[in-house]
Amino acid sequence: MGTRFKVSAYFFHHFLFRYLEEHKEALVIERWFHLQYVTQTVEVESADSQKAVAEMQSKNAILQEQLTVQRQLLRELETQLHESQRTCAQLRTQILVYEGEMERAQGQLEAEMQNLEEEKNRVIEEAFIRAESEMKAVHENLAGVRMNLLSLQPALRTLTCDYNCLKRQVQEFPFMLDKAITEAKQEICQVISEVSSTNQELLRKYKREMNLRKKCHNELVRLKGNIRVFCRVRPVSQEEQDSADAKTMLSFDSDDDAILYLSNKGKIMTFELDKVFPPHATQEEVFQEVQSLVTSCIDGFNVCIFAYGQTGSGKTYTMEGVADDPGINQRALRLLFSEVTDKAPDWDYKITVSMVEIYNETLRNLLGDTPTEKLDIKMNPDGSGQLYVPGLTEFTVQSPEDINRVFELGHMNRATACTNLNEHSSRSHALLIITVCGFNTATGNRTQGKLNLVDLAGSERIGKSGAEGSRLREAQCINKSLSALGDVINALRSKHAHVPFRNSRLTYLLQDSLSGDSKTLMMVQVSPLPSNMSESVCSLKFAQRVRSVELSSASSSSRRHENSSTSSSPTHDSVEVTGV
Ligand SMILES: Nc1ncnc2c1ncn2[C@@H]1O[C@H](COP(=O)(O)OP(=O)(O)OP(=O)(O)O)[C@@H](O)[C@H]1O
Repeated sequence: MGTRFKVSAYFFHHFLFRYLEEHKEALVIERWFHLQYVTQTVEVESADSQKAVAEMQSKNAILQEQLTVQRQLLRELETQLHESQRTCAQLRTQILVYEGEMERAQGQLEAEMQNLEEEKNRVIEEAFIRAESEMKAVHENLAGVRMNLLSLQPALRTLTCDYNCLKRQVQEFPFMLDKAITEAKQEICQVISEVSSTNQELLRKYKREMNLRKKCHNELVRLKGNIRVFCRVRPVSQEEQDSADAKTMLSFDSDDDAILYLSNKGKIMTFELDKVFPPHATQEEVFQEVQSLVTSCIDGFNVCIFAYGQTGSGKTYTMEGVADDPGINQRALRLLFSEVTDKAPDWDYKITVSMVEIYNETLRNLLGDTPTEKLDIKMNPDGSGQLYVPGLTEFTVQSPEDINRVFELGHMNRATACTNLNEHSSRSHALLIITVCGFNTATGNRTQGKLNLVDLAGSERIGKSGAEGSRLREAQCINKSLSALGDVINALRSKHAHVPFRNSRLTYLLQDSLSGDSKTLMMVQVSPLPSNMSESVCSLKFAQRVRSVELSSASSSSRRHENSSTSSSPTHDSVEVTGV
């Protein structure tokens, strides 16, 4: 814009200068001739002429003035002209510079355009190649799709065919269904009649198998012996560990879990039992070994499990256990529940529980309303020849919650009957009597088994330590009942005609669980401490004596099933009972 203005100004000055150049000579000459003429005229004329001359002169002066002004103007115009010419030259130079720049810019532009052209060609080429390969892929896909289409066509034809076929079948279905139902009904009737005859056959086989199982079991028991003796060594307690007496004198055979070694006065004594539980044996491990005995009472056997040993050797722990790790009593009841549940609905079972305590040869009913009341063992007046305990409370239990309630009541009653429960429980026998009565709904067979779980009083020889008064009487009663137990077992082992069951309340009450095909387990508890070593030796000797006993093999099991009784009392068995 500025350049264009400058160029216009340049052209204006240029043309003005040329005009003045061309016309200034004429103007000056004309003025000069005009003045010459006026001067000559003034010399000829008079007053008027003089006046005219004066006017002329003033006009001449004015013209002179104008001429001066014109000259001044001319000079200015010349100055401007020079200025314009200089400006013009500058502008020309500038134009040349601009032209140079324009040429350079044009060169750059052309190079840029060249680059762009090349880039464009390259991009077009690449796009073309890509498009070609994509096109190729699309063609290939298309070929694949065509192929698929070709292969699908027969499948489609088959499907259409199937569909039509199914459609026909659906139409025919109601008729076919009717026909099938009729046929199925006929088949079911036939199968039912076959099943019913098979059932008859199975029932016959089942009865035969049951008898065979009983026979096998009896034979097994005969071979193994009816009395089994286990030994459990309790662990050294925390307090004992800190004392000097902590060193244990007992050791175990790593190859034979029925052997216990006892180091006494420099001598190693070896005891062989049916099973020895080391101190680390758990309640569960102990129970696993006794559970087959427990379940056999479901089959109508009488079972007796004793915990025997000196005070503090772990009898109560093994039988009752602790709240979060129960012992045999609770585990046995729970197992019986699950077993009888498994046998339903063929078998209908009723499990009843009694708890008694024998203290100083007195029988107490631990589940009764008056626990201090003494119970007696009598001959049943019904003439069946069975013993019974008049007034003994029996609770029917149906769930683990019932068991807990029964145990709580038993504990409470035991505690109310004495001043020091711990001491009292050491000096009395606690019996949990579980009776399992079964009725087979298919065969009409009945069974009755009894499980007696006995936590015996402490077996230590208090009499020798010079006890007096009530302590002496307690010790005498305990000794009497424990030696009566030994005598009974001895008489049974020796197959004596007379077995002295009635020499103590304990043996009298457990008569039916100690004789005939009944099963007995003696769990001999042993303390690991050297200070208890002589008591441990006594207990283990007693255990070995008991182990060698064989009960009479009178085959009364079948008789027990047939002559089952619902009485809670002990029953006479094949072994003859004579008076005390
Ligand atoms: N196997 C064991 N594991 C852990 N602790 C045990 C075990 N056996 C016994 N104990 C503990 O040893 C102590 C004595 O056990 P327990 O009361 O069962 O002996 P006891 O023979 O029943 O005594 P008492 O004749 O006085 O009733 C208890 O504190 C008991 O918890």
